[in-house]
Amino acid sequence: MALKATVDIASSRLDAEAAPLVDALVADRVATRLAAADPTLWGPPARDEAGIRLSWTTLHKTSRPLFAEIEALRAELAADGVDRVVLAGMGGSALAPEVICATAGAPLVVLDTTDPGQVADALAGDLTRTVLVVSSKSGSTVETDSHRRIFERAFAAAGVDPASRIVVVTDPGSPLEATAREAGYRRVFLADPHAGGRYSALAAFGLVPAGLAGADAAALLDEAAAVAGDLAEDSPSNPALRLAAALAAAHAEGADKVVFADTGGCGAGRGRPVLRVHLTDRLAGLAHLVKAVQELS
Ligand SMILES: O=P(O)(O)OC[C@H]1O[C@H](O)[C@H](O)[C@@H](O)[C@@H]1O
Repeated sequence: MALKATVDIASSRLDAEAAPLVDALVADRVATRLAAADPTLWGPPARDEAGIRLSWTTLHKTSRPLFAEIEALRAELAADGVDRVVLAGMGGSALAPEVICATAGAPLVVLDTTDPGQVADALAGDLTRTVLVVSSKSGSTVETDSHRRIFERAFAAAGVDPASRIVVVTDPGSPLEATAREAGYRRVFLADPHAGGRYSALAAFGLVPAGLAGADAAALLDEAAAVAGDLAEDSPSNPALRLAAALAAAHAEGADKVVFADTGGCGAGRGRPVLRVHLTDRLAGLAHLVKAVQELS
């Protein structure tokens, strides 16, 4: 699949303000250094932390072996009549699979909540057909642990062995891993601890729940791999650098919100727009429009 990502900055003023920032990013070789997980990119004070945070830049390669495991588990669960997936995860441990599944039209019940009504709704589904994915990088998030415990009880009350219906995604050595091993939960997926939680979309945190729910996680990695080369180039046309510069320029002007809008339609011949980013500031409302267009050819 040939896939090309481009970023057009619709506001000529913002485009002009972003241009020198793009040039600086190119001169500093930010793209190649980031792709190479260079921990010195943000200077000495950030070096140690950056050294344990940048695995996300290669997840499109390193996550590949997960597919066979996810598919095998999905088939196993299907053979047991289990086809309803509930995800217990807060924030960064739920947002990516939620978006992936919504985009793919794969059914996933997400518990990223403290609302008892939402928990009750999730519990009201057919538990005999349900698997609960408990997803927590730290393995110590109290909301997620509460969801796990309430589902354990509900499974048992429904005559279902809880251990056979709970799958865990967490970092190695977390308290959740210990709990899962002790309880004999069906499967424990250990994520790469060097990918930050908010950068874990293409790690086990994103791919396991999405894949179990039936989203084509392999296609997602294929798409990421297809654009990885372009994103790693120290070039003024690198869409990641252009988007970063546009965001930074708008921020310097006072923009404090980014709104992603799927506007549909077609802006560039064969292509289809996948993303429009509205940069807004508190006073002026919509200030700038950045249009990212993905062209399939
Ligand atoms: O994955 P966990 O360790 O359970 O953390 C889940 C989430 O907890 C909080 O909401 C943090 O603000 C998020 O950044 C984090 O993604």
